[in-house]
Amino acid sequence: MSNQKVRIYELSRELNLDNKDILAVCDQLDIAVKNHSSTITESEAEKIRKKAVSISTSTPVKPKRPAPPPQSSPSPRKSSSPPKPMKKDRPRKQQILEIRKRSSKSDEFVGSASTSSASTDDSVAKPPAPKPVRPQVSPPVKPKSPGSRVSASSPEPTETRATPPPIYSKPAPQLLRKPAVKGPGAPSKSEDSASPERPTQPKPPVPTLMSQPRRPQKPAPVSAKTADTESEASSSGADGMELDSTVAVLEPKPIPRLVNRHKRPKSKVDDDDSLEDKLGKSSKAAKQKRRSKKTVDDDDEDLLTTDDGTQATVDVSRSLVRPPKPKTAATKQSRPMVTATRSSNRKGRRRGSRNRDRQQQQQQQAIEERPTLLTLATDLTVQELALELKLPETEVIKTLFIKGIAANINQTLDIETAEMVAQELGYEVETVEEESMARKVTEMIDVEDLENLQRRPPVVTIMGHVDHGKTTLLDSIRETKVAQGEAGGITQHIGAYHVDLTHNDEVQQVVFLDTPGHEAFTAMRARGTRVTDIAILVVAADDGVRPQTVEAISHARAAKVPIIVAINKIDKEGAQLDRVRQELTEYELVAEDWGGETIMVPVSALKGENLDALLEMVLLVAEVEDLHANPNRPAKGTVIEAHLDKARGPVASFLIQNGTLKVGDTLVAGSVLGKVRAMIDDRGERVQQAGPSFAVEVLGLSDVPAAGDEFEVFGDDKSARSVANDRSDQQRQTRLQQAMASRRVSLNAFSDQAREGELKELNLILKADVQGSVEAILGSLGQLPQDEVQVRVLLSAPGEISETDVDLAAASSAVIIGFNTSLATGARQAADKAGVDIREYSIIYNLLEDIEGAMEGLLEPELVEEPLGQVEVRAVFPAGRGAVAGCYVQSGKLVRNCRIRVHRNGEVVREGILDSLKRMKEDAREVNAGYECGVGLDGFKDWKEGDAIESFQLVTKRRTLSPASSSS
Ligand SMILES: Nc1nc2c(ncn2[C@@H]2O[C@H](COP(=O)(O)OP(=O)(O)OP(=O)(O)O)[C@@H](O)[C@H]2O)c(=O)[nH]1
Repeated sequence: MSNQKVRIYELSRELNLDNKDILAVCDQLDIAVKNHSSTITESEAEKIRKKAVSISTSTPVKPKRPAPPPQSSPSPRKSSSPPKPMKKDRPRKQQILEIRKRSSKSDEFVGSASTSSASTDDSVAKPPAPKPVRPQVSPPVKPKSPGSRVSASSPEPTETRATPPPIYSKPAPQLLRKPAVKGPGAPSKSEDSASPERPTQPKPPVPTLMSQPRRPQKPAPVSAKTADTESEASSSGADGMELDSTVAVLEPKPIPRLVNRHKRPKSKVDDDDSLEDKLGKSSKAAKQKRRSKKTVDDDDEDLLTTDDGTQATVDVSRSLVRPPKPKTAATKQSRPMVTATRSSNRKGRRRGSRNRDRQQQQQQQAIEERPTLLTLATDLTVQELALELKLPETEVIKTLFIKGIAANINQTLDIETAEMVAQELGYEVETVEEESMARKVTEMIDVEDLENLQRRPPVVTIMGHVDHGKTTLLDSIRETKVAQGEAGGITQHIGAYHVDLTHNDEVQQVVFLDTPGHEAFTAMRARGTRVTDIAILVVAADDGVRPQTVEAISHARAAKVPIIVAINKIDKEGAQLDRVRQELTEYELVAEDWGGETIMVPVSALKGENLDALLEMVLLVAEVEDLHANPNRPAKGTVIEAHLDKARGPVASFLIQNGTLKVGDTLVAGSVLGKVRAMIDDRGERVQQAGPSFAVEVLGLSDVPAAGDEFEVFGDDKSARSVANDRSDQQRQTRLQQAMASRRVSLNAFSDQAREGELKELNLILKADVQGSVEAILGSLGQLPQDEVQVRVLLSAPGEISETDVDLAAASSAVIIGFNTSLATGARQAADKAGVDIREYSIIYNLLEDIEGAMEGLLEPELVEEPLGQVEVRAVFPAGRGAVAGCYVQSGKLVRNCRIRVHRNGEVVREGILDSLKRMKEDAREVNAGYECGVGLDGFKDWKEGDAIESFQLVTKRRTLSPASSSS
């Protein structure tokens, strides 16, 4: 017996087991066999029988197997598992899983797994001639298989490799590839291990087959769903019943199909893929996912590429194994790098990592090279600003967005906005404009003027803290009473005044610019400095150096203008000259008599004391400054002030800094074209011409220019018009952009935040009589606390309130503020129609007060308790499941639905809403002091005699912006 040889297939038939099962047992028992045709000794067979019996009793599989058909081989289903599918401790059910896998891998096997497996079984049942197995999976033979699942599920099972039927589109590459690969002797790992017959197969070289798997590659990923459907169909069909039930007992999921297909261990990824396939993800999505999951699949790749060496297989299989991945920005960004990785594999990854390193280095370098000071000369786009700041554009866009401006990289930012962004990002900013303004006086003179230069009067600015006596000083000098006529007691416009002085028996002229001293007029004062030759700093002797004194010193210094200090109000009792001198030394202004170089003149503007000495000093300094201009040329200068006069139209005060302005001259001021119709000097007298350093009011302009604009006379109308048009277009563009940006912000970005309570805003459109007022108001608005409510000025300009302003206000829920200006025809009707609020003011304080009020109105009201009364519980009555407190209202009242707090022994035992209030058993709306009542509180029955009830109600209270007053 021991010498008797037994073939494996005989043994498997005897035991009613698969060949592979027997082979696996052999493996476990370390019996050397090659395939089912191998022979073993009887003793070895006996061992196998024993082992097989023990396995078969441990698994429900066997009973589930149908009786083999007459011609069926006991082992029709070949395991697709590797040669060692069953480890010693592996349960039998694992084996069955593999059978199931095999079934799904090759549809022939699915079909042949049970009833119609004749050909398959036959092929395996003839041990000496295993070759018939080969045609079974080979496409040309496949259709001939009568019970083939392929035939059953596909209307065109004989489809060639080049055009697989749709239902097969997914698994087709594998089905078609396998025979092709097997044939030429390039078997896949799976096939290799799955077919014990393989070593007996011839290996004819079929080079063309190498490319064949590529044919079905295209449709493969697309038809993931189809493949699944088909597989599902196969398992749900009659043929699949047995397998399904087997699987149901042993392993609930059909996932093994995928595992088997690729010979990969089951993983989470597979689960996802299976799901993905079911969802019918497109091949594009699958490809995308492939890119990002390359590393995970390295093993797969090895496995699959050794299969037939084609990428097609990889693609097909990967389309199955990609987990769904959300399309995030990060994914998009990393796409190029991932693509590179995909194409060049690990090298590419290394390159990608080098690129990242380089990028990091560049970023680091950029940070190191990042400037701390930014010089702005002109408007620039977001992109250009980012470049200047050496920051990503997104940083700039983000900063703008936070500030309420939605901008793209091509959006042009004006200097102010760019400055704001840069400062916000921690840069120091200097605008070239400031520099050039300070040098403007000299720039006014051209080279051609040099031969015709003549001495010109000095232009003097009086600066200083509010109420230190600037206007009074100028008033005294001019011997007029300007201060008395000012609206609200504040100087609101820059005025220019000529003063004739007799000095050394010679009449000399000095031009004074009357700049306001209120804090709100900082910007205007700065402009005054730009055109000035000498600054008189007024410091009240009884008040000393104050914030705006310091500011004025800074402005004068920035413009490199000599400072003469007028220590004013020396007539007052509290005047302390030395204290002022002392304080000024802190700002490097040391009086001459203290050994310094600063001229300081004690004066009394009110009493006119020592003014001559002051003026003498002005002339002295002017002499030193050596001020010259060429009066024999067309005029050039600066617009000091401009406004729209109802009767006279646009009126502008020009300071002529070079040349002579004459009536009839054609000029351009900013972007405004004009022909001088009339000129009026500061005394109200018409003049025909005005020379250097003179200030005149000019009529004949087509529009109101902006204060600070330069003006220039042109020889011919044509060139003047051309320059004006160009500038006008430029300005209109900028203004439009600003307006559009504002609208966008209001309508989109900020509204969301406002709605969410993160930020509230008060949109304003500001129109004022003159540019100076506009700037003053803007400056004051900027001072308002805006932590909770933000003031956004969508548009600010001098001029009338127009219908366009109303449109903008309506579109952006803005309030229109008019300051000393009027409404254009139709504006009022438009505002009424659109429900736009137009508010008009002539005094800045009133305006600010109203704005502040409006902002407070926008603040979330706070809920505060308003006490109602005090009640005592005198008795407790049970009522239903609860209790009613018999009370006496000691003070105030009880109101139904008011809030009550029950106090007992100094503690609050309950707080809630009074939901039942009765008086003499009748429902009462309220019960006043001195009356008894019954009180019920929902869910509270623990009343005690002697309880004190405090009644109150919550009321909303308007909050104010001031932190002190906001807490009630
Ligand atoms: N006693 C005394 N009072 C003065 C003198 N100069 C000005 N005042 C008073 O100081 C107050 C303020 O004077 P203004 O000339 O309006 O001061 P200002 O600096 O022009 O003020 P703003 O235009 O608001 O910036 C007025 O009541 C003046 O009468 C002075 O020399 N002596």
